[in-house]
Amino acid sequence: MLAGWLPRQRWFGGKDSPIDDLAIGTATELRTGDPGLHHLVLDVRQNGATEHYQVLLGVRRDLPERLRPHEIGLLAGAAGITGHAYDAAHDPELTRPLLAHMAGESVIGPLRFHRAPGTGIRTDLDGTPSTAEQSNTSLIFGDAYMCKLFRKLAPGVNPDLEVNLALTRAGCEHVPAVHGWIELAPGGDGADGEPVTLALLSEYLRTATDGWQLALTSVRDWFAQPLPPGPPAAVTPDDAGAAGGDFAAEAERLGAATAQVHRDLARAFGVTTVPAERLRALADGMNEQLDAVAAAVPQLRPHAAAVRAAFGELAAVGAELPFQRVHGDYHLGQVLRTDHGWVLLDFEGEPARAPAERRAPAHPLRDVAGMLRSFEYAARFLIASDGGLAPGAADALELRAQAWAERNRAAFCAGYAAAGGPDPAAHAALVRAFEFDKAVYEIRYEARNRPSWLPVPLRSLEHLAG
Ligand SMILES: Nc1ncnc2c1ncn2[C@@H]1O[C@H](COP(=O)(O)OP(=O)(O)O)[C@@H](O)[C@H]1O
Ligand SMILES: O=P(O)(O)O[C@H]1O[C@H](CO)[C@@H](O[C@H]2O[C@H](CO)[C@@H](O)[C@H](O)[C@H]2O)[C@H](O)[C@H]1O
Repeated sequence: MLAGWLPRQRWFGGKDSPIDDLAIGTATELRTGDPGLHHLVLDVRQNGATEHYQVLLGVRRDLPERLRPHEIGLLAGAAGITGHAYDAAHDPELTRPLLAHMAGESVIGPLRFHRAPGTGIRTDLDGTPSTAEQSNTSLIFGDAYMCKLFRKLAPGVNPDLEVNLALTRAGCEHVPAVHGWIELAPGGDGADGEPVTLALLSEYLRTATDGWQLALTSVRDWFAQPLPPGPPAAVTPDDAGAAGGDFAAEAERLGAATAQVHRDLARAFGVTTVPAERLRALADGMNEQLDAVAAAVPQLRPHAAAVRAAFGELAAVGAELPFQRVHGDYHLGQVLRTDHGWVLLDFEGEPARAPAERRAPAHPLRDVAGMLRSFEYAARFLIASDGGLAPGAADALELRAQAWAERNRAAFCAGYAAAGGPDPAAHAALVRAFEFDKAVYEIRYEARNRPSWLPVPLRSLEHLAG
């Protein structure tokens, strides 16, 4: 039952391989009666490896219409449970106990609920799932909280919790305040020694708009300028700025906020100077990912030589560099514009990477490169997603996309350097290699998760690889 349902979930990370085995690792009853609530950790075996996923299982004798789309199946007495099983993240009535348990710092079986020091948690709110495009499931509780349920579990403290707590303590104004969290006691998932973070409760920034939506609005305005008749005419980044809805001032402020968060991360977690040889090892790792992705996604192969050349330049940099804790999966969907400025979210790193790799110190320009990629994505998303373009329009719009991306990339880098970050212009080989590495990652990510988006990173790679 669960094995059929799991691959259809947006957050399931193993869609490209069959499930060989699925077992319930832990089952904890959080609410008795009808509806009942059970917390499950699923052990999912694929390609010889086991991953753990978290599910909140609701059970009702009669399933109301509104919950039908979230039905998992019918339980006839399995593990003593009878009724319709469904994803309880979509049932507001079953989300309220999560707040009550965090407020009361409950311990239930292997589950431990925590309240952040010095905060209170309201218990009178129901949660509804956010509709954001995301790898986990976030519940929004009124105007007050957002509770992110980590779906694929990794051993140890989740980096998002670890970093947000450290930055909240450091007084950083560019992250949402942490209110609470839920964890699985050591050994609860079979791993020794460390608790596993299951959920993070943060301040809900209700007036915020995410950077991706703001950037797309700007691109839309720019694309709405009438196209001159005849062959596509050259446009400049300044032309993109003259259209309504220019994003460059925001991009610059975002660059500055990024540099400030990097500074706070360096203070909270320290800085390591890495020798030049480490860059060769880094380039080797990038080449390995390139080989693996090119083997799986043929459309990447024509660009492989240019990408490999960029990695070669990284290996040849020949200088020691300061590495530190970074965001790790930085893009426009991870930043919110509030009334007070930019806030950064989701310090979990790239979902496909191993936990140790996600927390490993890196050069801060890796995040800068991530955001530069995102400007490339925003610039081309409308072209790739709009099947109704007039013949020839895509070519003209590609020129506009380039101008928009160039303008906002430059503004972001200027803001970053002016606020004290390492100047991207002075580290071009580093930025280019990080950018290509991210593009390769994205090509795999899109091929696995959103095949219709694959043209977005491919088109931009084509442009960047020249
Ligand atoms: N504290 C918050 N307040 C308001 N919106 C938020 C908050 N945290 C996240 N979001 C929204 O939810 C989306 C997904 O959050 P994110 O942490 O990136 O989840 P995931 O790791 O599952 O991708 C963000 O793009 C943002 O729009
Ligand atoms: O936000 P997540 O941690 O889930 O990150 C994953 O999903 C992202 C998409 O939701 C993906 O980002 C890519 O698409 C974005 C547009 O949707 C774009 O702005 C980013 O630049 C691009 O990388 C991210 O790579 C992936 O790890």
